[in-house]
Amino acid sequence: MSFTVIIDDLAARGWSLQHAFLSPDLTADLAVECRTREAEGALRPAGIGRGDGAAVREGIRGDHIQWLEPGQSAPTDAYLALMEQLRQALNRELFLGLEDYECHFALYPPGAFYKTHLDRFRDDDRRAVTTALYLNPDWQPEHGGELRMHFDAAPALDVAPTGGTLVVFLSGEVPHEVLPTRRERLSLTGWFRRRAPEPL
Ligand SMILES: O=C(O)CCC(=O)C(=O)O
Ligand SMILES: [Fe+2]
Repeated sequence: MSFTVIIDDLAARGWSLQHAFLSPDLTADLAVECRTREAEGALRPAGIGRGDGAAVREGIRGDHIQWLEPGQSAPTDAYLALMEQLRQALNRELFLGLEDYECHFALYPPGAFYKTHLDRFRDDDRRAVTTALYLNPDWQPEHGGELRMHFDAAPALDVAPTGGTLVVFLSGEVPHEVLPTRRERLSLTGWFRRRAPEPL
């Protein structure tokens, strides 16, 4: 796996879009894993903000999530291993000082969306680079659910959440939203994080 294009895109313009980043087999295995967790009731309405105090506000985002931990399944471990390689490549080539990666499954039921936001919290700006990997194999334009990225000096870009597609962008610099989906939309969203600042 070569990360050269992703790294060059990030350096030049702050975002990258890779169609067919992941093999159809691993994408399908991850989709099965996501649906299994949903069937087991493991996916929970996502909060806004961090920790236990995170408020669930359906007017802002309507997805259900579950965080990945190492050792949960072969496909999730394979994906985490790939992202670890990407983390090391980003540090080597762009000196980003990324310390770790946090990642969750997300399932948007029909009608769900996520309003325009930046992937940074007021009380925690460790998130530096966002990744979104999509898991639905046969997404059609009429299904909606596009990721819309907003730019200062260019028209917004809509990305269809087609299985295997990976989007990477600078978490604090690209406002983005998920347009209302008309069918169940599956993804793995993650963040490479910088070191926490030393307390004074
Ligand atoms: O699934 C996507 O396309 C983006 C999700 C997102 O913006 C987020 O979870 O912060
Ligand atoms: Fe986001």
